[in-house]
Amino acid sequence: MKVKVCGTTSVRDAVLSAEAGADALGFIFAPVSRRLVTAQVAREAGLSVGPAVARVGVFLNQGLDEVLRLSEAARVSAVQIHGPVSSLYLEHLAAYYPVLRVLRPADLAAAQDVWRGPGQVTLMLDAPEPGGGQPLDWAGLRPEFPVGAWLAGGLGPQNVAQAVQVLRPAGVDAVSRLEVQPGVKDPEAVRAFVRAAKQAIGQSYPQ
Ligand SMILES: O=C(O)c1ccccc1N[C@@H]1O[C@H](COP(=O)(O)O)[C@@H](O)[C@H]1O
Repeated sequence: MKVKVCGTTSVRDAVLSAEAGADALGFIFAPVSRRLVTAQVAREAGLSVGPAVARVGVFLNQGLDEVLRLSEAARVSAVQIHGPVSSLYLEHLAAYYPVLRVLRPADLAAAQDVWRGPGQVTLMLDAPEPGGGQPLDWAGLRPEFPVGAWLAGGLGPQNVAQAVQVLRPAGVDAVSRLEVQPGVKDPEAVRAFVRAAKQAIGQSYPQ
């Protein structure tokens, strides 16, 4: 299971998350976000942690040209796509980058746009308001939670272990419960989140 710390807006926070043991850092390029980061800062922050840590560009309701342009400029290693997009959009993007495709649970059954062709598209389930800190109903989601999917939505140091035990996601992602203010990490919360998530792996997955 992978652990992603999202909403990185500085070199300081990138290094902090990497040293805490995060497998991936998220850089939010959605203009509506309070954690918006420039491609230049994201690139510097990504370079500061080295190639073992994935750098994920996060996008919401943005066109393909913009996603590719910002991803190239920031030198991310994967992209995370929120909002309605077509299967053609995903197909195109997956030719360039591994894609985390984010859906709300309500959209899961009807999701026709989760790409199943060549290229890597991984599902992530998140609450309706991205970055809103609201946990999903993990027990209710359990029967339909897809194998290999990631989980986001209101995860933090206090609850990530329980979420992992209930759903056994392939990855977890968090932002708002790891901050002192939007875009600024709380070092203790980041360390505790990564530690709790990694400890939960040992208790929740068959060896
Ligand atoms: O956090 C944001 O501002 C944001 C904006 C646009 C798209 C995604 C965003 N964040 C994503 O939200 C989830 C979980 O957030 P939280 O832990 O519930 O606060 C995560 O996938 C972030 O990448």
